[in-house]
Amino acid sequence: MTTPAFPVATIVGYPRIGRRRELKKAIEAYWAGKTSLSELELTAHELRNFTRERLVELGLGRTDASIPETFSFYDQVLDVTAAIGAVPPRFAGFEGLDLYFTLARGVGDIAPLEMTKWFDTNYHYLVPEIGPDTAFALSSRRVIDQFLEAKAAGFVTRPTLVGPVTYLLLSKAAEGAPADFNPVDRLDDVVAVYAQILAELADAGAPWVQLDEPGLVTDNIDIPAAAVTDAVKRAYDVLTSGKRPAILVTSAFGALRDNFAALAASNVEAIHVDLVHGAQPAAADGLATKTLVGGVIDGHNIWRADLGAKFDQLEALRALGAAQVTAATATSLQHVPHDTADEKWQDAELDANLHAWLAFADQKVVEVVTLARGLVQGREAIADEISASQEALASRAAANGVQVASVRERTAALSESDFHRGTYADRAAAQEEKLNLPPLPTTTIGSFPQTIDIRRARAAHARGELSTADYESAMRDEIKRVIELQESIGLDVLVHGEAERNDMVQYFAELLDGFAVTTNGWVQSYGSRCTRPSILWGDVSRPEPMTVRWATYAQSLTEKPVKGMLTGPVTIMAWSFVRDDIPLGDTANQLGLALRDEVNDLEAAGIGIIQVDEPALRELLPLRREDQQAYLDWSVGSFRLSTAGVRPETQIHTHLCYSEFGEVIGAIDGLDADVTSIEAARSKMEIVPELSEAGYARGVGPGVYDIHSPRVPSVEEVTELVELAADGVPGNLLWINPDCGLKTRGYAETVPSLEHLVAATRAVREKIAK
Ligand SMILES: CN1c2c(nc(N)[nH]c2=O)NC[C@@H]1CNc1ccc(C(=O)N[C@@H](CCC(=O)N[C@@H](CCC(=O)N[C@@H](CCC(=O)O)C(=O)O)C(=O)O)C(=O)O)cc1
Ligand SMILES: N[C@@H](CCS)C(=O)O
Ligand SMILES: [Zn+2]
Repeated sequence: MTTPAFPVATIVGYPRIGRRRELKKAIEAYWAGKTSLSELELTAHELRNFTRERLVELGLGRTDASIPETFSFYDQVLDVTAAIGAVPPRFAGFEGLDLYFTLARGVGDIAPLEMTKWFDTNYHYLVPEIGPDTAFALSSRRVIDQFLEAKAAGFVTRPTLVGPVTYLLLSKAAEGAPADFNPVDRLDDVVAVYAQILAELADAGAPWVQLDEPGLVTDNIDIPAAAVTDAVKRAYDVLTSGKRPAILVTSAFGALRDNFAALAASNVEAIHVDLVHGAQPAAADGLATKTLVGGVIDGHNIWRADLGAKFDQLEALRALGAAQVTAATATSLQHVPHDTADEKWQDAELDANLHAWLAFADQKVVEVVTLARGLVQGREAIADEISASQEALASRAAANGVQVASVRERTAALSESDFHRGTYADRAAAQEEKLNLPPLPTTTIGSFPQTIDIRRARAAHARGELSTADYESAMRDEIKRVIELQESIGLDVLVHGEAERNDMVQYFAELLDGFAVTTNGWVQSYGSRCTRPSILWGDVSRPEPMTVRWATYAQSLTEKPVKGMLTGPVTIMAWSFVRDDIPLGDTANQLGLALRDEVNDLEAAGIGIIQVDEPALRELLPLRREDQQAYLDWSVGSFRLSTAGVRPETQIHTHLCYSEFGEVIGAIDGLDADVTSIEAARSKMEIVPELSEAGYARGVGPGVYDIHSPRVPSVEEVTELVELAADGVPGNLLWINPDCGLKTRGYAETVPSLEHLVAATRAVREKIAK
């Protein structure tokens, strides 16, 4: 076949939730039964066409396959599951988009697919369940239909799918599969369906297809690197042998290492390399006939690029001898907000600075288009743009607040003793005497349901329609209600419920110096849920206490202990856009100190238990083993810095969720918290033996209630989990709690679930006492 020209400028993917979260609103309205399927399809269709038009306006070509089709109703991995029909048997009877959403959300007793994070981002995908008997067949033609939809509107775009090797690397073995089974064993069967999709795309007239293979850059626990490379060779041998569009394989999140040579030797027509997170690849046989797509613009952070340095990288790529070098983003832009033009930052100086320093998705498309113009017309043609980008960087380095002497002096003066508390034995004795809790104390993780009323009140306050006094009074009423509810349910250690927090990271970013927050900077976290990652632009400090008045108000309402509730330094960083001008470890220590001040103030205000959440501890773990220890050192260190200033009798809790923590058990121990609550219900307490095998011997609260679905677990179910936990954890160390906070749940399921948790705990306590 004659290879069609590859566009000189492209992006790996683009945000799909909509500039004002139109898709989120449409999907949630459909789920709520407020709109029909055809209304949802219409909104999605309009959004896709709007996106295509916008990308053309920003400089991508209308008919040269430079626009990738990366729309998804929920998740790009789920899209492949639906396309190849890899549906676990428990979903039999569902069809079409309802099957798709049921896979994502479950219904009744049918558990959804598990959700886990996508590489080192804050995006979460749905984990396919693949067994030896999973039947694969082309089951959804959405990818083909969307290409035809674009064509009908006058575009020639580039259909995109998660590639087959990555899809299987990200899958888990279905329940009941033999212990030695790995989903990658099914590569040939899966590839056969991909081949069918490619043939249909060719029939539909698609010149190019994009297969995303970010899985090729990571170290996999179960599969040696050589076996992954072998899978790449097998898959792309088959996929390039039939009727098909030209194939672009993208990588993202790191270097392809040996997989680069394997792809170069294959018959794919274009290879994308991530030059932001990975080094320049070595020359490889086979490149002379291929396009090398240089992923030089960061799709995972929001800083404006130095276009001169990026252009140098593209020129260096030319030295590898590929037929063509083109410009692109390093990853999909789904991890950044749409457009800086949608923002107005509060103070004039910050507003001017951030508009000059930042590039959201639309600005990044323009950066790629500019670099591509340089590739075609020569560096001189983009000299003005290069100078402007370098001036912006220089202004950032010199701006007020970027380097704050008092913050630097404080971190420079840190010594080893700032990171240590006394021995756990002494602390435990002092805490037991002070807190006097029953065996198997019950607690929750922090948040209670964020009701529509709470969110409306906050939105009204933000619009200036509700005074600060009235807003705060509404939040205090909510706290009072939540304290009374917990007392009536019979929980032992209470929480204030976090009603006043829009988000567990953004809330703190709004109160700390060195951060900026956005109004419309939504980024999809999973499905219809979004966050607005804060922008960490300067040295961090805490101008005043952030949570003390809410915590002391809550504590004033009850005799029972109320936990102080903070988000830890690592999680604040993981869920914000971080600086690229100083090492992450330096920012972590700045945050550690700011939080230490808050922890100490909470203690001084009479709060005896303080929880510092680190759900993202695993998330920032580098994808390559060789980089992991250095990360663990600074991340664990910053947590310890935040918590080591308290007296022995003050009990420090931490909370972990959203990831599998098996790989970082040593780090959990290293946090040196007195009590660690950790997601465990869905995995049936898998983490409990892992912790004890690793020698963890402090308090632990493995989750006994899966808060990810509206299902109310029965007393018997919870009892079973409590007993399982009690088998693996000594009675004096075991805490009973849900998997995570309740902010995404409603009261209808929260109240009976917590009642069951308390009843189950009481039953097990009695058994143990006998
Ligand atoms: C625990 N997780 C979190 C991650 N990252 C964070 N930064 N925060 C997290 O909690 N990463 C890993 C996981 C991901 N999980 C989630 C879970 C839930 C959400 C979620 O519910 N997001 C909400 C938005 C939350 C928020 O910012 N709320 C604001 C604004 C609320 C809002 O939309 N207001 C409306 C007006 C209100 C109305 O009239 O109804 C508006 O502005 O239009 C607030 O409470 O003030 C979501 O809806 O997507 C995300 C990640
Ligand atoms: N304290 C937070 C932790 C979520 S990971 C909450 O309860 O929502
Ligand atoms: Zn959690």
